[in-house]
Amino acid sequence: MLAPLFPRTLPGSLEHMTAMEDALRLEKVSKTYGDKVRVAALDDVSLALPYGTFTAVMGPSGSGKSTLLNTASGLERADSGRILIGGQEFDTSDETAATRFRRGRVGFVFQAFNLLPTLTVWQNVLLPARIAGITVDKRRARQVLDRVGLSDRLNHRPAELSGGQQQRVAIARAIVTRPALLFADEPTGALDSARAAEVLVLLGEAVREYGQTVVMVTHDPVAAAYADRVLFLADGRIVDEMRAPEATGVAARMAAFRPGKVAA
Ligand SMILES: Nc1ncnc2c1ncn2[C@@H]1O[C@H](COP(=O)(O)OP(=O)(O)OP(=O)(O)O)[C@@H](O)[C@H]1O
Repeated sequence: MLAPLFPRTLPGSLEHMTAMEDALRLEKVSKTYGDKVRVAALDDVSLALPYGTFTAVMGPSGSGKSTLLNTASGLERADSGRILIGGQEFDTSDETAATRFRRGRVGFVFQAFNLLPTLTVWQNVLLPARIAGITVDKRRARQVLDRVGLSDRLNHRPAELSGGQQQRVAIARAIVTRPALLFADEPTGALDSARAAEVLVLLGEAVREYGQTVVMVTHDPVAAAYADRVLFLADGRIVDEMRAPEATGVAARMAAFRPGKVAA
C-alpha cells in the first residue's frame, strides 16, 4: 500500500508524529569516491527539509551537488550517516526495497532524461503512475504538458524531440504523479529563459499548491531565486544558506567561491 501524500491521522498518534516529520532529513552523511585518490564528495552533511518547501542547492563545480541528490534519493549509497524520507529511514543496500520505497513518494528530474524510446510523450508521462498503481488525473496531465509547451507533441517519441523538449517531458512526468519529494538536477539547464521560467513556476506551484517538497540543483542564480532557501556547498560540505533568495544576492555569494576571492 502506498503512503498518501498528506497522511490524515489523529493528532498525537504515532502516524501523526510521522506525518510531522521532515520530508527529507540527512544526518551526518558522508560519501567518498576513489581508492588511491580519495575524494570526499559529501563530508558529514546534515540537513532537514520540511514538507512543502523549495530548496535550491548551489556550489562550485565538483562541490558535491549531484552526489547530494543521488545519495539523498538512495540512487547511490552513503558511506555513513542516516537518510530519512518522511521520517522513515530506508535501506539503500537493498535495491529492490529502495525502489519500492521511492515509488510514488519520490520523483526525479535528472540530466539524463531516462525517457523510454519506444513510448510516446503521453505514455512516458503516464508510465511512472501506471507502475506505482496511481490513478492519474488525465486533465491535469494535459494541463502540465500544456504548461511545458508539449500539448502538440503528445504522440511523438523521444527521438523526434529536441533535448529541451525531452527535458520538459521528464519534468511533466515527475510532476503529474505528485510525489511528496521531488529531486531535480539542473532542470532548466537545457531550456531557454522563457521555458526555464515556466518550468520554475510549475515547480513553485507543485510546492505551494500541492505541498510537494522540491530539491533542485542549479548553477543559475535566477533559477535559485524561485526557491525558498538556497544551500551552498563547497568541498562536500554545506557552508552557507540563504532564505528568501534574490538572484543578485545569490550571484554575489557564488562569485565569492571563485579562486582568489574570500568567501563572505
Ligand atoms: N562516480 C564517481 N567516481 C569518482 N569520483 C566522483 C564520482 N562522482 C563524483 N565524483 C567526484 O566527487 C566530487 C563531487 O562531484 P559532484 O558530481 O557531486 O559535483 P557537482 O557539484 O554536482 O559538480 P558539477 O556542478 O560539475 O556537476 C567531484 O570531485 C567528483 O569528481
